[in-house]
Amino acid sequence: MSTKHLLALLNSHIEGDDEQFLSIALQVAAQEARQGRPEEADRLKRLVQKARDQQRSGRPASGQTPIPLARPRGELQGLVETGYPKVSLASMVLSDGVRERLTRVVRQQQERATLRNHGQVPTTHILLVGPPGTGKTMTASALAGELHLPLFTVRLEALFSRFFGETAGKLRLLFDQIAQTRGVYLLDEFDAIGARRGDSNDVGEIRRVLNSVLAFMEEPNSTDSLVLAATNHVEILDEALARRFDEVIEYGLPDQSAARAILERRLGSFRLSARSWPTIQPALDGLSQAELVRAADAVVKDAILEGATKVSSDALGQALQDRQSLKSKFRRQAGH
Ligand SMILES: Nc1ncnc2c1ncn2[C@@H]1O[C@H](COP(=O)(O)OP(=O)(O)OP(=O)(O)O)[C@@H](O)[C@H]1O
Repeated sequence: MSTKHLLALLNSHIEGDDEQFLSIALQVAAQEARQGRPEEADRLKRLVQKARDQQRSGRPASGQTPIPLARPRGELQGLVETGYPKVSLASMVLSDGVRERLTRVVRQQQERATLRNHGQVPTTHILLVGPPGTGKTMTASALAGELHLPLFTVRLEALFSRFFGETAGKLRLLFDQIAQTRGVYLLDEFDAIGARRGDSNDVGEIRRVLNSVLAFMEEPNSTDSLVLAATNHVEILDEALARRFDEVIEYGLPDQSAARAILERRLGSFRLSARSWPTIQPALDGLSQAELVRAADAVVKDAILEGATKVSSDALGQALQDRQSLKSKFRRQAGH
Protein backbone atom coordinates (compact mmCIF):
# COMPACT_ATOMS: atom_id res chain seq x y z
CA MET A 1 0.00 0.00 0.00
CA SER A 2 1.33 3.42 -0.93
CA THR A 3 1.88 6.28 1.53
CA LYS A 4 -0.71 8.22 -0.44
CA HIS A 5 -3.34 5.59 0.35
CA LEU A 6 -2.30 5.34 3.98
CA LEU A 7 -2.60 9.12 4.39
CA ALA A 8 -6.01 9.13 2.74
CA LEU A 9 -7.15 6.28 5.00
CA LEU A 10 -5.97 8.08 8.15
CA ASN A 11 -7.62 11.25 7.00
CA SER A 12 -10.99 9.60 6.39
CA HIS A 13 -10.70 7.88 9.78
CA ILE A 14 -10.04 11.22 11.56
CA GLU A 15 -13.00 12.81 9.77
CA GLY A 16 -15.20 9.82 10.52
CA ASP A 17 -16.02 9.41 6.83
CA ASP A 18 -16.70 5.65 6.60
CA GLU A 19 -17.66 5.68 2.95
CA GLN A 20 -14.40 7.42 1.98
CA PHE A 21 -12.47 4.92 4.14
CA LEU A 22 -14.07 1.97 2.35
CA SER A 23 -13.63 3.38 -1.11
CA ILE A 24 -9.90 3.89 -0.44
CA ALA A 25 -9.72 0.29 0.75
CA LEU A 26 -11.24 -0.73 -2.59
CA GLN A 27 -8.63 1.34 -4.43
CA VAL A 28 -5.93 -0.53 -2.51
CA ALA A 29 -7.65 -3.83 -3.48
CA ALA A 30 -7.58 -2.83 -7.15
CA GLN A 31 -3.89 -1.96 -6.83
CA GLU A 32 -3.14 -5.36 -5.24
CA ALA A 33 -4.94 -7.12 -8.10
CA ARG A 34 -3.01 -5.13 -10.70
CA GLN A 35 0.23 -6.04 -8.99
CA GLY A 36 -0.52 -9.77 -9.22
CA ARG A 37 -1.82 -10.39 -5.70
CA PRO A 38 -5.44 -11.48 -6.35
CA GLU A 39 -5.85 -13.20 -2.95
CA GLU A 40 -4.99 -10.03 -1.05
CA ALA A 41 -7.34 -8.09 -3.33
CA ASP A 42 -10.16 -10.57 -2.66
CA ARG A 43 -9.66 -10.45 1.10
CA LEU A 44 -9.84 -6.68 1.06
CA LYS A 45 -12.96 -6.67 -1.10
CA ARG A 46 -14.66 -9.18 1.17
CA LEU A 47 -13.87 -7.08 4.23
CA VAL A 48 -15.26 -3.96 2.56
CA GLN A 49 -18.41 -5.87 1.64
CA LYS A 50 -18.72 -7.09 5.22
CA ALA A 51 -18.35 -3.55 6.59
CA ARG A 52 -20.96 -2.26 4.11
CA ASP A 53 -23.41 -5.01 5.03
CA GLN A 54 -22.95 -4.19 8.70
CA GLN A 55 -23.53 -0.50 8.02
CA ARG A 56 -26.72 -1.33 6.14
CA SER A 57 -28.03 -3.54 8.91
CA GLY A 58 -27.31 -0.81 11.44
CA ARG A 59 -24.91 -2.97 13.41
CA PRO A 60 -21.62 -1.48 14.53
CA ALA A 61 -18.61 -3.34 13.12
CA SER A 62 -17.34 -4.57 16.47
CA GLY A 63 -20.54 -4.94 18.50
CA GLN A 64 -23.05 -7.74 18.76
CA THR A 65 -26.23 -5.74 19.12
CA PRO A 66 -29.45 -7.70 18.78
CA ILE A 67 -30.67 -5.58 15.84
CA PRO A 68 -32.22 -7.95 13.30
CA LEU A 69 -30.19 -8.20 10.13
CA ALA A 70 -31.98 -7.33 6.93
CA ARG A 71 -30.44 -10.43 5.40
CA PRO A 72 -27.71 -12.89 6.25
CA ARG A 73 -24.25 -11.79 5.28
CA GLY A 74 -21.07 -13.34 4.09
CA GLU A 75 -21.19 -17.00 3.24
CA LEU A 76 -24.79 -17.35 4.31
CA GLN A 77 -25.88 -15.09 1.49
CA GLY A 78 -27.68 -17.11 -1.15
CA LEU A 79 -28.28 -20.02 1.22
CA VAL A 80 -30.89 -18.36 3.32
CA GLU A 81 -33.96 -16.63 2.02
CA THR A 82 -35.14 -13.71 4.12
CA GLY A 83 -38.66 -12.35 4.33
CA TYR A 84 -40.90 -10.25 6.52
CA PRO A 85 -44.25 -12.03 6.12
CA LYS A 86 -47.50 -10.31 6.98
CA VAL A 87 -49.41 -13.58 7.35
CA SER A 88 -51.45 -14.15 10.52
CA LEU A 89 -52.58 -17.34 12.21
CA ALA A 90 -56.15 -16.15 11.77
CA SER A 91 -55.74 -16.40 7.99
CA MET A 92 -55.06 -20.13 8.29
CA VAL A 93 -57.66 -22.86 8.46
CA LEU A 94 -56.40 -25.15 11.22
CA SER A 95 -57.76 -27.84 13.48
CA ASP A 96 -58.54 -26.61 16.98
CA GLY A 97 -55.65 -28.61 18.41
CA VAL A 98 -53.01 -27.19 16.06
CA ARG A 99 -54.32 -23.65 16.41
CA GLU A 100 -54.21 -23.91 20.19
CA ARG A 101 -50.62 -25.14 20.16
CA LEU A 102 -49.45 -22.46 17.77
CA THR A 103 -51.22 -19.78 19.76
CA ARG A 104 -49.43 -21.01 22.87
CA VAL A 105 -46.08 -20.78 21.06
CA VAL A 106 -46.83 -17.16 20.09
CA ARG A 107 -47.90 -16.27 23.62
CA GLN A 108 -44.78 -17.81 25.17
CA GLN A 109 -42.62 -15.91 22.70
CA GLN A 110 -44.40 -12.63 23.38
CA GLU A 111 -44.06 -13.12 27.10
CA ARG A 112 -40.64 -14.70 27.12
CA ALA A 113 -39.28 -12.08 29.53
CA THR A 114 -41.92 -13.04 32.10
CA LEU A 115 -41.13 -16.71 31.62
CA ARG A 116 -37.41 -16.11 32.00
CA ASN A 117 -37.99 -14.09 35.17
CA HIS A 118 -39.46 -17.29 36.59
CA GLY A 119 -36.62 -19.47 35.38
CA GLN A 120 -38.62 -20.83 32.43
CA VAL A 121 -37.86 -20.63 28.72
CA PRO A 122 -40.34 -20.34 25.85
CA THR A 123 -40.84 -23.16 23.36
CA THR A 124 -38.42 -22.59 20.50
CA HIS A 125 -37.72 -25.83 18.62
CA ILE A 126 -40.66 -27.25 16.73
CA LEU A 127 -40.85 -30.06 14.22
CA LEU A 128 -43.61 -29.62 11.60
CA VAL A 129 -44.58 -32.90 10.00
CA GLY A 130 -47.04 -33.56 7.19
CA PRO A 131 -47.68 -34.15 3.50
CA PRO A 132 -46.84 -31.48 0.91
CA GLY A 133 -49.10 -28.46 0.71
CA THR A 134 -50.68 -28.81 4.14
CA GLY A 135 -49.46 -25.55 5.65
CA LYS A 136 -46.02 -26.09 7.20
CA THR A 137 -44.35 -23.23 5.35
CA MET A 138 -47.40 -21.04 5.86
CA THR A 139 -47.19 -21.74 9.59
CA ALA A 140 -43.62 -20.44 9.63
CA SER A 141 -44.80 -17.28 7.86
CA ALA A 142 -47.72 -16.88 10.24
CA LEU A 143 -45.51 -17.26 13.34
CA ALA A 144 -43.08 -14.68 11.93
CA GLY A 145 -46.01 -12.41 11.06
CA GLU A 146 -47.58 -12.70 14.52
CA LEU A 147 -44.25 -12.02 16.24
CA HIS A 148 -43.11 -9.31 13.80
CA LEU A 149 -39.89 -11.21 13.27
CA PRO A 150 -37.97 -11.84 10.05
CA LEU A 151 -38.37 -15.30 8.54
CA PHE A 152 -35.16 -16.98 7.43
CA THR A 153 -35.69 -20.06 5.28
CA VAL A 154 -33.03 -22.56 4.39
CA ARG A 155 -33.66 -25.61 2.21
CA LEU A 156 -31.43 -28.34 3.57
CA GLU A 157 -31.51 -30.43 0.40
CA ALA A 158 -30.14 -27.45 -1.57
CA LEU A 159 -27.46 -26.94 1.07
CA PHE A 160 -26.41 -30.57 0.76
CA SER A 161 -26.28 -30.57 -3.01
CA ARG A 162 -24.44 -27.29 -3.32
CA PHE A 163 -21.90 -27.74 -0.59
CA PHE A 164 -21.20 -31.43 -0.60
CA GLY A 165 -18.50 -32.02 2.01
CA GLU A 166 -18.98 -28.58 3.56
CA THR A 167 -22.57 -28.85 4.73
CA ALA A 168 -21.72 -29.16 8.42
CA GLY A 169 -19.59 -26.01 8.23
CA LYS A 170 -22.34 -24.10 6.44
CA LEU A 171 -24.87 -25.24 9.01
CA ARG A 172 -22.57 -23.97 11.76
CA LEU A 173 -22.70 -20.52 10.17
CA LEU A 174 -26.46 -20.70 10.21
CA PHE A 175 -26.53 -21.79 13.84
CA ASP A 176 -24.25 -18.89 14.75
CA GLN A 177 -26.67 -16.52 13.10
CA ILE A 178 -29.58 -18.09 15.02
CA ALA A 179 -27.64 -17.45 18.23
CA GLN A 180 -27.05 -13.81 17.31
CA THR A 181 -30.15 -12.70 15.47
CA ARG A 182 -33.62 -13.20 16.77
CA GLY A 183 -35.98 -14.47 14.11
CA VAL A 184 -38.04 -17.39 12.89
CA TYR A 185 -35.84 -19.94 11.14
CA LEU A 186 -37.41 -22.51 8.85
CA LEU A 187 -35.19 -25.49 8.13
CA ASP A 188 -37.13 -26.89 5.21
CA GLU A 189 -36.68 -30.43 3.84
CA PHE A 190 -35.26 -31.38 7.20
CA ASP A 191 -35.49 -35.06 6.29
CA ALA A 192 -32.57 -34.46 3.89
CA ILE A 193 -30.40 -35.21 6.92
CA GLY A 194 -31.91 -38.65 7.30
CA ALA A 195 -32.63 -39.33 3.64
CA ARG A 196 -29.01 -39.53 2.61
CA ARG A 197 -27.95 -41.94 5.27
CA GLY A 198 -28.12 -44.88 2.86
CA ASP A 199 -25.74 -43.23 0.42
CA SER A 200 -22.33 -44.63 1.22
CA ASN A 201 -20.48 -41.66 -0.34
CA ASP A 202 -22.05 -39.46 2.25
CA VAL A 203 -21.41 -41.38 5.45
CA GLY A 204 -18.75 -39.12 6.97
CA GLU A 205 -20.55 -36.00 5.90
CA ILE A 206 -23.90 -37.16 7.23
CA ARG A 207 -22.34 -38.00 10.59
CA ARG A 208 -20.77 -34.54 10.78
CA VAL A 209 -24.04 -32.86 9.85
CA LEU A 210 -26.01 -34.92 12.31
CA ASN A 211 -23.54 -34.22 15.13
CA SER A 212 -23.53 -30.56 14.26
CA VAL A 213 -27.34 -30.39 14.39
CA LEU A 214 -27.52 -32.42 17.59
CA ALA A 215 -24.98 -30.14 19.26
CA PHE A 216 -26.88 -27.09 18.07
CA MET A 217 -30.15 -28.42 19.51
CA GLU A 218 -28.49 -28.64 22.92
CA GLU A 219 -27.04 -25.14 22.88
CA PRO A 220 -28.72 -22.43 24.93
CA ASN A 221 -30.92 -20.29 22.70
CA SER A 222 -30.24 -16.86 24.16
CA THR A 223 -32.19 -14.95 21.49
CA ASP A 224 -35.20 -17.29 21.87
CA SER A 225 -35.27 -17.57 18.08
CA LEU A 226 -37.93 -19.95 16.82
CA VAL A 227 -36.42 -22.89 14.98
CA LEU A 228 -38.94 -24.73 12.84
CA ALA A 229 -37.90 -27.87 11.03
CA ALA A 230 -40.31 -29.04 8.34
CA THR A 231 -40.54 -32.48 6.82
CA ASN A 232 -42.86 -34.62 4.73
CA HIS A 233 -41.15 -37.80 5.95
CA VAL A 234 -40.86 -38.10 9.69
CA GLU A 235 -40.08 -41.80 9.31
CA ILE A 236 -36.61 -41.18 7.88
CA LEU A 237 -35.58 -38.72 10.53
CA ASP A 238 -33.01 -39.76 13.06
CA GLU A 239 -34.77 -40.60 16.31
CA ALA A 240 -32.20 -38.83 18.46
CA LEU A 241 -32.84 -35.73 16.41
CA ALA A 242 -36.64 -35.90 16.47
CA ARG A 243 -36.56 -36.33 20.27
CA ARG A 244 -34.79 -33.01 20.78
CA PHE A 245 -37.69 -30.88 19.60
CA ASP A 246 -39.85 -29.17 22.22
CA GLU A 247 -42.93 -29.86 20.12
CA VAL A 248 -43.92 -31.98 17.14
CA ILE A 249 -46.90 -30.59 15.25
CA GLU A 250 -48.63 -32.80 12.71
CA TYR A 251 -50.35 -31.49 9.60
CA GLY A 252 -52.79 -33.46 7.51
CA LEU A 253 -55.11 -33.17 4.55
CA PRO A 254 -58.21 -31.12 5.36
CA ASP A 255 -61.52 -32.75 6.19
CA GLN A 256 -64.64 -31.66 4.32
CA SER A 257 -65.41 -28.67 6.48
CA ALA A 258 -61.79 -27.42 6.50
CA ALA A 259 -61.63 -27.85 2.71
CA ARG A 260 -64.79 -25.82 2.31
CA ALA A 261 -63.49 -23.12 4.66
CA ILE A 262 -60.27 -22.84 2.64
CA LEU A 263 -62.18 -22.57 -0.63
CA GLU A 264 -64.62 -20.02 0.77
CA ARG A 265 -61.81 -17.80 2.01
CA ARG A 266 -59.98 -18.02 -1.23
CA LEU A 267 -63.04 -17.38 -3.40
CA GLY A 268 -63.87 -14.28 -1.37
CA SER A 269 -66.70 -12.33 -2.98
CA PHE A 270 -66.72 -14.81 -5.90
CA ARG A 271 -67.99 -17.53 -3.55
CA LEU A 272 -70.56 -20.16 -4.43
CA SER A 273 -74.10 -20.05 -3.10
CA ALA A 274 -74.64 -22.34 -0.10
CA ARG A 275 -76.90 -24.69 -2.07
CA SER A 276 -74.16 -25.38 -4.67
CA TRP A 277 -71.75 -26.89 -2.15
CA PRO A 278 -73.16 -30.42 -2.09
CA THR A 279 -72.42 -30.78 -5.82
CA ILE A 280 -68.71 -30.09 -5.45
CA GLN A 281 -68.21 -31.85 -2.12
CA PRO A 282 -67.19 -35.22 -3.66
CA ALA A 283 -64.37 -33.53 -5.59
CA LEU A 284 -62.72 -32.25 -2.40
CA ASP A 285 -61.58 -35.58 -1.04
CA GLY A 286 -57.85 -36.09 -0.74
CA LEU A 287 -56.83 -32.65 -2.01
CA SER A 288 -54.32 -30.71 0.04
CA GLN A 289 -54.81 -27.16 1.23
CA ALA A 290 -52.42 -25.97 -1.48
CA GLU A 291 -54.32 -27.81 -4.23
CA LEU A 292 -57.63 -26.35 -3.08
CA VAL A 293 -56.13 -22.86 -3.13
CA ARG A 294 -54.86 -23.41 -6.68
CA ALA A 295 -58.25 -24.63 -7.89
CA ALA A 296 -59.98 -21.63 -6.31
CA ASP A 297 -57.47 -19.20 -7.81
CA ALA A 298 -57.91 -20.71 -11.27
CA VAL A 299 -61.68 -20.25 -11.30
CA VAL A 300 -61.54 -16.77 -9.78
CA LYS A 301 -59.15 -15.66 -12.52
CA ASP A 302 -61.46 -17.06 -15.20
CA ALA A 303 -64.45 -15.34 -13.60
CA ILE A 304 -62.61 -12.00 -13.52
CA LEU A 305 -61.67 -12.25 -17.18
CA GLU A 306 -65.19 -13.25 -18.13
CA GLY A 307 -66.58 -10.26 -16.26
CA ALA A 308 -68.51 -12.52 -13.83
CA THR A 309 -69.04 -11.64 -10.17
CA LYS A 310 -69.39 -15.24 -8.92
CA VAL A 311 -67.78 -18.53 -9.83
CA SER A 312 -70.04 -21.31 -11.09
CA SER A 313 -70.20 -24.65 -9.31
CA ASP A 314 -69.49 -26.34 -12.65
CA ALA A 315 -66.26 -24.38 -13.11
CA LEU A 316 -65.10 -25.01 -9.55
CA GLY A 317 -66.04 -28.68 -9.78
CA GLN A 318 -64.02 -28.99 -12.98
CA ALA A 319 -60.99 -27.20 -11.50
CA LEU A 320 -61.07 -29.55 -8.52
CA GLN A 321 -61.39 -32.56 -10.81
CA ASP A 322 -58.36 -31.30 -12.77
CA ARG A 323 -56.39 -31.22 -9.53
CA GLN A 324 -57.57 -34.74 -8.67
CA SER A 325 -56.45 -36.05 -12.07
CA LEU A 326 -53.08 -34.37 -11.78
CA LYS A 327 -52.64 -35.87 -8.35
CA SER A 328 -53.46 -39.42 -9.41
CA LYS A 329 -51.19 -39.09 -12.44
CA PHE A 330 -48.24 -38.11 -10.23
CA ARG A 331 -49.12 -40.84 -7.80
CA ARG A 332 -49.10 -43.43 -10.61
CA GLN A 333 -45.78 -42.13 -11.86
CA ALA A 334 -44.31 -42.37 -8.39
CA GLY A 335 -45.53 -45.98 -8.25
CA HIS A 336 -47.99 -45.54 -5.34
N1 LIG B 1 -53.97 -24.36 6.85
C1 LIG B 1 -54.05 -23.59 5.77
N2 LIG B 1 -54.95 -22.61 5.69
C2 LIG B 1 -55.07 -21.86 4.59
N3 LIG B 1 -54.31 -22.01 3.49
C3 LIG B 1 -53.38 -22.97 3.51
C4 LIG B 1 -53.20 -23.80 4.65
N4 LIG B 1 -52.21 -24.66 4.39
C5 LIG B 1 -51.76 -24.39 3.16
N5 LIG B 1 -52.46 -23.37 2.62
C6 LIG B 1 -52.26 -22.83 1.27
O1 LIG B 1 -51.42 -23.70 0.55
C7 LIG B 1 -50.19 -23.04 0.18
C8 LIG B 1 -49.02 -24.00 0.30
O2 LIG B 1 -48.88 -24.42 1.65
P1 LIG B 1 -47.46 -24.61 2.34
O3 LIG B 1 -46.38 -24.13 1.42
O4 LIG B 1 -47.51 -24.00 3.68
O5 LIG B 1 -47.41 -26.17 2.43
P2 LIG B 1 -46.20 -27.08 2.99
O6 LIG B 1 -46.83 -28.00 3.98
O7 LIG B 1 -45.11 -26.24 3.47
O8 LIG B 1 -45.79 -27.87 1.69
P3 LIG B 1 -44.37 -28.52 1.30
O9 LIG B 1 -44.16 -29.68 2.20
O10 LIG B 1 -44.59 -28.93 -0.13
O11 LIG B 1 -43.33 -27.43 1.45
C9 LIG B 1 -50.11 -21.85 1.11
O12 LIG B 1 -49.37 -20.79 0.55
C10 LIG B 1 -51.57 -21.48 1.31
O13 LIG B 1 -52.03 -20.72 0.21
